[in-house]
Amino acid sequence: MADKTFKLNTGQDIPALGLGTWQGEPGKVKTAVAHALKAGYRLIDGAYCYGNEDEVGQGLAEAFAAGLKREDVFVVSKVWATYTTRCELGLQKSLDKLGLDYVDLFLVHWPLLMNPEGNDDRFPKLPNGERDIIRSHNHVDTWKQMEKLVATGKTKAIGVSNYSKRYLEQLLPHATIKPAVNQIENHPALPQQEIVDLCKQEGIHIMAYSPLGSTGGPLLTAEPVVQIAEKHGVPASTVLLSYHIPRGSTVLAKSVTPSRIDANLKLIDLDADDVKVLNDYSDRLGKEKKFQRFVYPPFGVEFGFPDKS
Ligand SMILES: NC(=O)C1=CN([C@@H]2O[C@H](COP(=O)(O)OP(=O)(O)OC[C@H]3O[C@@H](n4cnc5c(N)ncnc54)[C@H](OP(=O)(O)O)[C@@H]3O)[C@@H](O)[C@H]2O)C=CC1
Ligand SMILES: O=C[C@H](O)[C@@H](O)[C@@H](O)[C@H](O)C(=O)O
Repeated sequence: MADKTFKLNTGQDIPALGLGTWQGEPGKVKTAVAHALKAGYRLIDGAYCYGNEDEVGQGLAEAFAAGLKREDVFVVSKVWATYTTRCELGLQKSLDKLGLDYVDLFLVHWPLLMNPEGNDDRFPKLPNGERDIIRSHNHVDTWKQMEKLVATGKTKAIGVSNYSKRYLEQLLPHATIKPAVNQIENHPALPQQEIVDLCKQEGIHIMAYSPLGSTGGPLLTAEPVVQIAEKHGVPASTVLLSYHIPRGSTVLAKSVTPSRIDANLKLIDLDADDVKVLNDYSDRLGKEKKFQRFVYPPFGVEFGFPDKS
């Protein structure tokens, strides 16, 4: 299933599976990206905030030197929160680090602004240690800047990330260009059906992040996941990644371990029983109010996600 793609509302094809690079340790990301591209991955998900886009660029350069064409890879970057009033600068900084002329998709990483003149380029803090957030900023203004980027040719498409239903409903009436993508945390312990359904209705493609539960893959031991994995004789990771394909979403799996990068490429067709087991698991967690976000940056902002609203 390595070459399966979905269609974006821009007409672009987006691969169903991508390599994540968040928390890819220095020195490991270049090798991971180069290995993934050699193994057959065609989507690399990065961000300025990850602090490793230079290594992502080096991995891409190695693959290009080996014959891969730029147009055969779908590269994603995101405008970080200290650049949401300076989106073109944010994009250019990412392009410079990646060593590319354009990305295929540029996302608003989180719908907020952190102080562009604060005490750090990426994580400015107030004297009390809290994040230095400009709360008067309207995320719709960021989107109006993002719309202008398409004409520059520096990104083929624009989209959002970490947009709940509430935020998307604030944005859409003002959007001249509809977001091509909403990248959100998504897995059986956080199905986010409300926002997934709204995006489907609006023609906005979902990219699912932290499919294994993020660092250390805590969902790999969830009982229903293990049960399905045993039935098919595949690793639990395969079940968690494959869950997104019938949902029509792209899934991002991060690994810097070559054997895992290879294993994660092998998605399977889950049958109707498997899908039911996973959906029942989600329903159970929902009823018990146990939906779980594993990615919880300390912004101190209520984003309207279903685990805490
Ligand atoms: N837009 C946003 O705000 C966000 C976007 N993302 C994107 O989504 C990507 C994926 O999400 P992420 O949070 O990184 O977490 P994942 O759910 O992809 O889990 C990554 C963890 O699982 C481990 N792992 C990977 N494959 C396997 C396997 N087959 N068996 C066992 N363990 C495995 C990795 O270890 P190791 O690397 O050591 O092999 C790592 O510890 C990110 O890297 C990023 O690109 C993620 C979070 C937020
Ligand atoms: O993309 C991954 C996550 O959103 C990540 O960018 C944030 O969690 C960031 O590390 C933060 O602390 O705010």
